[in-house]
Amino acid sequence: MEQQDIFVTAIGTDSGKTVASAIIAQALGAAYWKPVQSGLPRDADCVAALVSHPAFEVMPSAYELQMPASPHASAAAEGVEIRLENITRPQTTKPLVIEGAGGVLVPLNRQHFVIDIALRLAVPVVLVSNLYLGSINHTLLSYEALKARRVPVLGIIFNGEPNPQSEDIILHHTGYKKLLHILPETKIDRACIRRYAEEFRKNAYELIGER
Ligand SMILES: Nc1ncnc2c1ncn2[C@@H]1O[C@H](COP(=O)(O)OP(=O)(O)OP(=O)(O)O)[C@@H](O)[C@H]1O
Ligand SMILES: C[C@H](N)[C@H](N)CCCCCC(=O)O
Ligand SMILES: [Mg+2]
Repeated sequence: MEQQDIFVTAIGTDSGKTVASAIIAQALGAAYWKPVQSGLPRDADCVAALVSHPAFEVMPSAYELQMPASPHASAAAEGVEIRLENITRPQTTKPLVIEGAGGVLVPLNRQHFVIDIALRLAVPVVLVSNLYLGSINHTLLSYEALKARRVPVLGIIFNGEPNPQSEDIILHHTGYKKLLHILPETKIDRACIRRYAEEFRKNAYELIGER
């Protein structure tokens, strides 16, 4: 079967993965799944409030932790051990947008990292890179970690105030396709998500085909 799911990861936490996931889910008519949630409010509730395509649905998290911390630490605090083998794709015929937690190498436990979920499920990733001073280094380190693990990367989404010098050097070193640039928005609502989804569909047409 053709692979249609997309795993959204980032160069860190608060990078814009949830916003990007809503945009991609809207663009693809996809369902949303956050396998490991740590902290409230749940990203799934945020995405549900932003996506407006009629077939949208949220799949239940494999782990839902209250503490807003690294999943390995939230799990320990709540007497839970996150086991990679318990993270299995929910049954749905729709493509899934799967959101990680924090960045690529955020630990789930003492062995596994967030990116191991994408590898286990054999789902290609989109990397969200928010532009701040220091983000070039964080983006290139994420690129190196993805490359070392042979994770297929569909492309990059920049988030924040445009910075042509940063974007240019990141694209030069990674060779990633730029799928979208999310600008700083005063209000992120359904209309805003629909607008970016249209742009994403155009930019990513050859990746997502006739979905
Ligand atoms: N381009 C933007 N304009 C305005 N607000 C934004 C933008 N991108 C992200 N935000 C806001 O910044 C905050 C962090 O973004 P978001 O929740 O998408 O990060 P995240 O990468 O999903 O974080 P986490 O690691 O907790 O899942 C949210 O309140 C979100 O609405
Ligand atoms: C609580 C936060 N919003 C995310 N759910 C988890 C972020 C983990 C980051 C861990 C780290 O890189 O130090
Ligand atoms: Mg999020």
